[in-house]
Amino acid sequence: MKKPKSKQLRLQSRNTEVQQIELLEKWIEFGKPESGSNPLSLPPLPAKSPIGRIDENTYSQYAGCTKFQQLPISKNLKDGLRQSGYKNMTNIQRASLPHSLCGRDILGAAKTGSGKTLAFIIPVLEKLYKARWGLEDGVGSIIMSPTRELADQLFGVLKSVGKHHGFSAGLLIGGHEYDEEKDHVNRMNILICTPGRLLKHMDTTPNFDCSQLQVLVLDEADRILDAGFKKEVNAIISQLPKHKQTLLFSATQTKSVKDLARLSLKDPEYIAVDEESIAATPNRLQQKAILVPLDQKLDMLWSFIKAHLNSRILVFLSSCKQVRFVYEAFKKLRPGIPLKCLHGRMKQVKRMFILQQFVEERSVLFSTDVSSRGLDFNKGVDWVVQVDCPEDVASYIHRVGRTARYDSIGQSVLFLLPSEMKMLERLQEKKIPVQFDKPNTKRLQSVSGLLAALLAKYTDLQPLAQRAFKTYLKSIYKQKDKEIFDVTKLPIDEYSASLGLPMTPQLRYLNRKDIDKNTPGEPILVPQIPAKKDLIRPKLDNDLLEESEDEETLDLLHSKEITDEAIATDNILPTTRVLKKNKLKINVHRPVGTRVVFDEEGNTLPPLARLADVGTNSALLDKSKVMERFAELREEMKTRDQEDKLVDRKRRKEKRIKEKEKYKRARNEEEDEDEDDDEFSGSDKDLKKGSKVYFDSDDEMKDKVALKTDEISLAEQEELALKLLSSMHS
Ligand SMILES: Nc1ncnc2c1ncn2[C@@H]1O[C@H](COP(=O)(O)OP(=O)(O)OP(=O)(O)O)[C@@H](O)[C@H]1O
Repeated sequence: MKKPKSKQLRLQSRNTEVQQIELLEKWIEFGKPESGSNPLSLPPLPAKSPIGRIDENTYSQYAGCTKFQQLPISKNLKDGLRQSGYKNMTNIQRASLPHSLCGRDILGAAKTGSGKTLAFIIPVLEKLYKARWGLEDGVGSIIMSPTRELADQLFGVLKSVGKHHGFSAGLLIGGHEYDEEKDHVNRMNILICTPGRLLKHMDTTPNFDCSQLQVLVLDEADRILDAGFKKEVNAIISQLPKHKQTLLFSATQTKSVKDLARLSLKDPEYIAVDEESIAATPNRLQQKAILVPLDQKLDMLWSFIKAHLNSRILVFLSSCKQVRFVYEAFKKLRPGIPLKCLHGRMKQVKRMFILQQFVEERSVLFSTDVSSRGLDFNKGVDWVVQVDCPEDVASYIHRVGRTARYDSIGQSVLFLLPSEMKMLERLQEKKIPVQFDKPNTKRLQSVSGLLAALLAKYTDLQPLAQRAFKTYLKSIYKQKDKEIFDVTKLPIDEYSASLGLPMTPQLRYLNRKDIDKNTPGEPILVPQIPAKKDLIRPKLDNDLLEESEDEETLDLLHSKEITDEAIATDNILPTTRVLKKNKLKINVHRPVGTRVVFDEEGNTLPPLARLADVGTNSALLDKSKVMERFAELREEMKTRDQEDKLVDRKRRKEKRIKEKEKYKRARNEEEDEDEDDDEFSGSDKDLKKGSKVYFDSDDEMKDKVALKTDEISLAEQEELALKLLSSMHS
């Protein structure tokens, strides 16, 4: 245990603290960089040059320094940084710290994983240290983050590098005990929070006061300032003092004058360390985009996972429901690598636990954009796979930025639908070095058939698949950029089938005619039947394997390689059952069945596959035949539906009649019982109605005597009445 300091020692350390602060202030004032200059452009300071005070009025340079030890910062912080393993500064730290340490507002933009966190935590700690901020001074700094996970991570960095400072710090995020926070929040010097939770405290916690705030930080500033947080952020800012230092950091920075006015920034320093370097993504990141038809997305994802079993893969999907479905379904198919999922609907503790686990072992994490910003997986993510296209370039940058962090390497792949190819142009316009590649379909493993089998076997999966289908299409429908996202161009029936769904769920907001009109009617790839020996089969649960011995199911879903020509003409369309162009012959003599055919695993065999011209080994189908077949199926479904409805109505009617009879019978019995009760003289009812209760004089019911009128004879009753009368007269 630490020995308590003597009064002398305490005084001495306070004096040294005061002296240290004085020295720091003079040093900062002496060497502060020109406003608007970029310290990165200065020649680096020699490693062995003196640090701090050189003589009475001269101090060492710090603009242009490369090591934390050369900065005018407290000894406590230098110790914290060294012990946390930080020695040399990254570019954004070198460029921004000389400005922020002398109190200037900062608007900093740097690539993902480039060390922005320390670029704002250091000035926060130093500002409060130099102001000799203490517990009783309350909130001195607020650091806002758009997500809880990121806030939690920032909190970790703050605790690590700030451990020698005596500040109290609190993490205010949803999912934590609000009442507990309420009790402590007034005593916190540094708050790391999400906007919603901070506002809740501002609105409801008694005596919560931020009027003395010294530094405000917005991490992922562009996200915090966008429309999603507008209401909260405006309300928060209106409760903060105007005079404060403001630091804004992001990988994709806004310079919107309106935003800056909202925050009342004073002549901010624009620090964009990567502006002269071409791309906003790290150079160590290898980025690819591939064309994947919508109905092959899951096949492609599955095959990708199977080919990278020793990696840490972060997979982005567009909605919680998709994340849940893909996670649950793939888990049952057992790819041979641990799978995890993360989305905003999960409890906070679970989210943190999953992130922790993902960082520690090779695994696949299926996630929504909740983990796309700021999260530092500590050099651990090997691959970022964007199965669903990001909504814009900024979102792309943040997603891929989860890999290739600091000095590590990483790879990313973006799946693009034929209708989303414009996204590639958008990325190239922003000079993001994405290489467009042909997918390696030779090793493509099909899972659609297996998903259909899973959905039949595990009934709880079917609603998940339906919701995944609906939310994906809805997300496309709601996207603003209609040049990239056009739901009417998507082959929705094929997509539905690829999720293993037996029927395409209805979408109220979509007109089928629009879809049919817009889905291009070009020749499209049709499953080719590979030789049995070429088949690569996903492993299944043991019990599932036993049931799926027949490889024909997979044969039908195996696809042909996408050709260069097809890519060039943008003709790649999904492997599909709906074919548009009336180009090649079909074998008209081949009987067209009307029944749904199942294979031995219980999978429905694609009905249109049976329409193909096997004789000529042709891949194309007759559009009119297809439409005819669909019309037949629709009719069939309608008739069956009507039959089902009739049966159901009849069943319900019978049930109602039965219930009525039962009710009647029960009532009759009850009435009989009531009559019996009335005849029963010793019942409680009698006791209540026809009895008197006597208490002793103490008002306590020591002894209660029930006088039951029908238990005594008429003569006795008359005698009793007479007695009572005479006692009344006497
Ligand atoms: N000076 C440094 N020396 C060594 N490692 C560093 C340094 N600065 C940051 N790092 C490490 O680099 C990684 C990325 O840092 P950080 O999370 O701050 O990046 P970022 O720029 O905020 O990323 P994003 O834009 O994704 O939020 C972290 O693991 C961090 O520990």
